[in-house]
Amino acid sequence: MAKIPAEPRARARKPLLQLTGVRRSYGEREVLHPVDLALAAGECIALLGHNGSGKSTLLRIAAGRDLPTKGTVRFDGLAMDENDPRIRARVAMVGDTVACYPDLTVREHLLLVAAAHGVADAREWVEQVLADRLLTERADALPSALSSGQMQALLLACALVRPRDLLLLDEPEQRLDPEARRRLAELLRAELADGVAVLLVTHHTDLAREIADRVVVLEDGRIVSQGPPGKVLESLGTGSASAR
Ligand SMILES: Nc1ncnc2c1ncn2[C@@H]1O[C@H](COP(=O)(O)OP(=O)(O)OP(=O)(O)O)[C@@H](O)[C@H]1O
Repeated sequence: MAKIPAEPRARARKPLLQLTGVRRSYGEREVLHPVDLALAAGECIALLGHNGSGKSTLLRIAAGRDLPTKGTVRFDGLAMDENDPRIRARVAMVGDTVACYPDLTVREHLLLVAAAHGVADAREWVEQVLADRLLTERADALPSALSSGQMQALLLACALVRPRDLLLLDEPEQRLDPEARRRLAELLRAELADGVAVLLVTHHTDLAREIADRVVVLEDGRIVSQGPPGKVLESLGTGSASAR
């Protein structure tokens, strides 16, 4: 499906997202040690690591939802701030928490997001995204009636029904069956081909291998390995499937 274009589009190969010396502490405990990361338009980085290694923290900081204790995050040259409308219009995130309105249907959620982002032809787009995510038959369902896979599809659909130049995803493969995972990989390839930058937290090494340009491995809040997926995953000894 063609993506809704954001204005202005980031076309250059210079980093769209740049994290420099990012640290994060909770009290005395440092959960991210200085981390540097640069992501260009049309590029995908897969962030891997054991539970608690700091992946979600890094993703939230990359999205401007959390602030680093030290270091900087820049998006297309701007200081990252999720309240900045210039940034909010171009950054879409599917986080690790389920947040929706209990009294709005699947379709109403998507119409609301599309309207909030000023999408022209919102109704058409919503129907298209519903069809692409196999949600058409559940369009009139309330969140409480959705299966966990359908809920995951709705959260992803909310990110796809609006403009975006940067897509941040926290374990989007969770709760998806193999066919839905295959469709997710297909979707992400299309996003990348459209020039969207993708930062993907995943435990699924096959997904990382399939779509990432680079894999970055975190361990106790430090980058311990990074590079092309084949090389990094081989060095981890993860032939396929998920790594936890
Ligand atoms: N709000 C918080 N207060 C205190 N500690 C926190 C907070 N959020 C995260 N942490 C700690 O920071 C560390 C990194 O957590 P994070 O959720 O980023 O890891 P993760 O790699 O995403 O793990 P998982 O794969 O289980 O989602 C963990 O030890 C976690 O307990």
